[in-house]
Amino acid sequence: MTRDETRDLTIKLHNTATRRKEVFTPIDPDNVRMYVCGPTVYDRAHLGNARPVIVFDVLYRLLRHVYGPQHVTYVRNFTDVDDKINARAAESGRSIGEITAETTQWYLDDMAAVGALEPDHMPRATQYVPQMVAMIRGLIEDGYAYEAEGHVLFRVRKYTEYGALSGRSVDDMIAGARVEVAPYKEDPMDFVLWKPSDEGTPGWESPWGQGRPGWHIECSAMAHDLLGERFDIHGGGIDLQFPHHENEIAQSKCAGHGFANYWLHNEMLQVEGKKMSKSLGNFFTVRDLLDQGVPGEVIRFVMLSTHYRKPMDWTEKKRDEAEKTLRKWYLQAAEAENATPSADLVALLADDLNTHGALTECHRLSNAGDTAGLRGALSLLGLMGELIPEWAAVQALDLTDVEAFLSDARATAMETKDFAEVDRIKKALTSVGIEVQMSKDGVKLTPPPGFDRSRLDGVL
Ligand SMILES: Nc1ncnc2c1ncn2[C@@H]1O[C@H](COP(=O)(O)OP(=O)(O)OP(=O)(O)O)[C@@H](O)[C@H]1O
Ligand SMILES: [Zn+2]
Repeated sequence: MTRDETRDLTIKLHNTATRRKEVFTPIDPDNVRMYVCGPTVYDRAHLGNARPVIVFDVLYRLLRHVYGPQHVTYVRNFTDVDDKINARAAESGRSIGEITAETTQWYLDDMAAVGALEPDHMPRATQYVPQMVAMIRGLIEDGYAYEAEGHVLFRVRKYTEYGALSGRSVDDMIAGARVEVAPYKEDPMDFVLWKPSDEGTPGWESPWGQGRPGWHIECSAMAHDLLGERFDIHGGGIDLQFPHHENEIAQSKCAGHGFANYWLHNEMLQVEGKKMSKSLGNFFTVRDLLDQGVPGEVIRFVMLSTHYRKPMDWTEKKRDEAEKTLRKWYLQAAEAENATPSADLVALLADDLNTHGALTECHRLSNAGDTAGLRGALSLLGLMGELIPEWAAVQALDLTDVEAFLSDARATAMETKDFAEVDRIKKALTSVGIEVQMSKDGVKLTPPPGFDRSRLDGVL
């Protein structure tokens, strides 16, 4: 397909603001613009934090494929001023600058490992304080914000559309939210645009004294500076829909900006039915998995296997299957002379990012022996960074015979009540570094990375 034919492809996206799947029409096909809320940098990214990165990376790749790489602008920020960062600095005795610089680099490394392209712009909030101050000043002048005791607050009741993104009324939202009641607020719902800083906290000169911005105004100011008054797509996790995105919309619209046309939200990565989050403490980091030898592409594959608007969890089973499938596909796709993503695959992604369907299409291409199609598909999905990564080249070690051997010994022992042989085998296996798990479902052996099977010779 030529570029112009590709541009005619219809992309449909589910717009949170209208609660419908809509045809995506960019404001300017020569410059398609997307903003995604980035991390607050004070800690390693957990697996949940990787989900929006991967989801919006797929969208970014699709937009680049359709409109041309030089016709898409993707902005994802770093929030490098925040009370959580201040707290981390205070408890660790390290400087704020050191913590944010280190965490930012960790984030970039970990997200590169899961195959995410770097956005075109990655603004840091602290570099945009003058733009935030200018925006806040305008809001005060027009009566949308007011100063009180060194704080500047946004008058939520003044923006009649507040709550439209979530489809809820202001009163319903107040009832369900943890709104901070403060004596200087005209209304408990009003949120902070600017707050005072003391000696120990980072601060900037402003018409309201030495202070720092609130979180919400950061995104409004950075999006405006880098993408203009109106842009195409705004993304983030569904946990940000309220209050963060409602507040971004209120500020930007009242500043006279058109702001985003399409709002996309990814659902949560869960652990036992609850959102994986730093505050709940139920998390593991992307780095933990990489250090355990889980390839970044396997993490990416598992994420893509569930549609972005559905909650999902991470399981060992999904991980094993992803690894096996990818290994097979890589070896097959490496045979291809060239890479041509099939029109079917592009159409699946264009249908509100049907990544699950795209992986099914990869299975079909693999079964049909269409290596060029498979290679094209994998590369469009961001899954074939290298031709054959080292982990995929190493054949998986097959220990099923040893598992059966131990399983039989256990069955015998259950009858004779003599577990000596079972214990002997277990001991022999653990002595060469193999992890042995025995449950009612069977026996599972996990060898250490790079295990050489000949080490089992003579020990069993
Ligand atoms: N479990 C999750 N699944 C999917 N996306 C998530 C998850 N947790 C956070 N995100 C997304 O990651 C990005 C960064 O979020 P943030 O830094 O607030 O992390 P967090 O773990 O939610 O922190 P906290 O628990 O302290 O609120 C946001 O886009 C957010 O929507
Ligand atoms: Zn934001």
